[in-house]
Amino acid sequence: MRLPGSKSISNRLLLLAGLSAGQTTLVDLLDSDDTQVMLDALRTLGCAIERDGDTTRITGLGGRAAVASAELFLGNAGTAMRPLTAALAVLACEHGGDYTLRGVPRMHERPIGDLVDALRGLGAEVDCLGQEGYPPLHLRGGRLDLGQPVKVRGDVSSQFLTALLLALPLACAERDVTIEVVGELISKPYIEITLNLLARFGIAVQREGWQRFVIPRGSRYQTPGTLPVEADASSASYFIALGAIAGVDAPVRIEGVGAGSIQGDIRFVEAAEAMGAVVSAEPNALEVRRGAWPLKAIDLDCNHIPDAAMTLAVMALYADGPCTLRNIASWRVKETDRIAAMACELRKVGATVEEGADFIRVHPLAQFRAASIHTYDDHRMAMCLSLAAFNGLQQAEPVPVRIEDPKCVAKTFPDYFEALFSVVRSEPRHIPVITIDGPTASGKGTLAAGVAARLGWHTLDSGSLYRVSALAARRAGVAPDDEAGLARVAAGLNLRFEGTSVFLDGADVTDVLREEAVGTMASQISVWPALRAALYELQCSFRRLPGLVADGRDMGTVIFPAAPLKIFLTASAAARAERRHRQLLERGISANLDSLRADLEARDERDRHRATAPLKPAEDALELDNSGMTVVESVELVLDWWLQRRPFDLLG
Ligand SMILES: Nc1ncnc2c1ncn2[C@@H]1O[C@H](COP(=O)(O)OP(=O)(O)O)[C@@H](O)[C@H]1O
Ligand SMILES: Nc1ccn([C@@H]2O[C@H](COP(=O)(O)OP(=O)(O)O)[C@@H](O)[C@H]2O)c(=O)n1
Repeated sequence: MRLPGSKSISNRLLLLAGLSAGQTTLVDLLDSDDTQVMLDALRTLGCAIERDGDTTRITGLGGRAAVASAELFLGNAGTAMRPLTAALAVLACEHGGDYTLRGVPRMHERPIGDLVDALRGLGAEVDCLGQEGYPPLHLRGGRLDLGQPVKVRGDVSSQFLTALLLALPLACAERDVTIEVVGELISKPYIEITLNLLARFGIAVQREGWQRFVIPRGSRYQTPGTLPVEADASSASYFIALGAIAGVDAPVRIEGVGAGSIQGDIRFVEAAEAMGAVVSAEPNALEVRRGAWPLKAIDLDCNHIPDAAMTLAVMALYADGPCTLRNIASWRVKETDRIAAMACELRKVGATVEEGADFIRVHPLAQFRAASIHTYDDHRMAMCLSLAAFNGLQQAEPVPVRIEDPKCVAKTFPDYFEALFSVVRSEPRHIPVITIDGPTASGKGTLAAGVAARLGWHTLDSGSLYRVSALAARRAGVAPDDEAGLARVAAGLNLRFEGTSVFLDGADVTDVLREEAVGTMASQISVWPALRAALYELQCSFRRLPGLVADGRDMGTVIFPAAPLKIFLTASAAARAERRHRQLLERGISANLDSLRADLEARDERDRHRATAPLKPAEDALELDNSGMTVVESVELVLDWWLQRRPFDLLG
């Protein structure tokens, strides 16, 4: 696996680059919702930003904002809200300015009062526009008094200290600036990341224990030029967990993060090892395999790995005793109340969970229940709970786990599920298939594409395989009645699929395949059993995780006879002829409605009455006549049917 760049590092580097003079080039920056929010904010403040593949170039502000007033929308990105609040408060004091910072409703419930207090203590004028102590915030300048140490609480979020450490180098031209932490500092590894990255931008902070930090007088942000962004160690935790639970010989290899990481969450490796994982670490890569099964129960203080520790809570389902994760009060003020959310969702799969103000205890599970997992708009809930789907390692008949809003992973790891499915296998019978069979132009392809898009599944347009066989046979001079010759052509097809495009021998034949002549020849050659047999394996190979929507004539009767949902799609001949007519005209192909209808009826007749795999509804198919329905209505209806077939308690 190659993992996306670290969110914590990406957003800190963006702000540092934005505050420095000159151009900084960041390589492998994370591309996600939270970094997008930071990039948008920097642009609004006057930074020039260019993106080119893996490379992002930022021309910084050189220590002062180019605009004196701005409204910034920061989504649900704590790594943007906190440091920008501090940096803009300081800039507004130093050079004048007026800035408003807002986020999504959940952001307005995430506390920022300790930072606001620290900034007010410095002399900055900060108004909370909603509830006191929470965003949205209005920064109105003020006069900085840096004669005294700046005091900030460290026991709710370390991001407040990070914010001050990133902001105050903007105000230390004349004197040393000292920051004092009040209370026990949590999440120290994130402060180490901050100090490490500050050093690369020329700011050598002097640290006295974890209580006092001194930014030396005369410090100034200087761009280091080009910097690579480490892969995200928290994102790695899901694949480290996979390596630990996978019952296979080969290790999971994770590239982009390793023993040389500056991220605190790399210490998740130790926790995974304590549960039995066998990890070999290179400076910039990890290899993980299963060492103990069931996993070994742990009782761990997780203060040093708050985000990655969520992964342990799900690994605990596969342990040999209850696992207790302690000192995790910060979970309660993250994207959601993660202790409550984790407890609730783990209970849905059947686990016994105890929770307290700052701990969670998860008991191992012998018999999982199928469950539909709510994600709370929290990327880590979606990624963590996906690990509950490996219950087939635990029980003879695995049960499915449904993630309700998988796209929420976009916050830090937009391709998480694609990455997951690229390394996991499932028995074909456990991979769901929806089949859609029916006569020509009934809307099978359109319905299949719509349903697949909503479910995030693959599609199989089986008709295109008969069409491409017809085309290849025509090009090779093989006659439509030469059964053996046709079967040879079909078995030797050199095909590639890219999205909705089909390539034959390297050339894009998508448009040629849709010609009516090719469709008619497809219908003629598809009567031959040897040809149909030659295409069988190829069709089965489309059954890949997370699921398949297959359309054709015999998907439910012959190719996927055990599919859990089968649709037989029809529409009147008049409606179908009209649709095909419109479809061809839209593609710029002229056509005659009457001859289209005659052609379509002849084709239906042949498809219905051939001896092998004739067009007919499977016994257990649901019939859908969409003559009077829109595409959207048909898609919704099929999704509805699909949910009803699933074993999930959707209200639970
Ligand atoms: N429910 C529907 N209502 C109206 N038009 C539809 C509907 N479903 C499909 N169509 C249109 O009919 C045409 C043929 O659909 P297509 O999916 O290519 O059919 P098939 O795959 O069954 O041959 C397309 O232009 C499509 O947009
Ligand atoms: N599973 C399938 C799919 C298509 N076919 C044949 O291939 C021809 C073209 O299929 P298609 O799905 O592309 O045709 P349209 O419905 O798009 O016109 C059909 O007329 C069938 O004869 C088949 O026999 N079995």
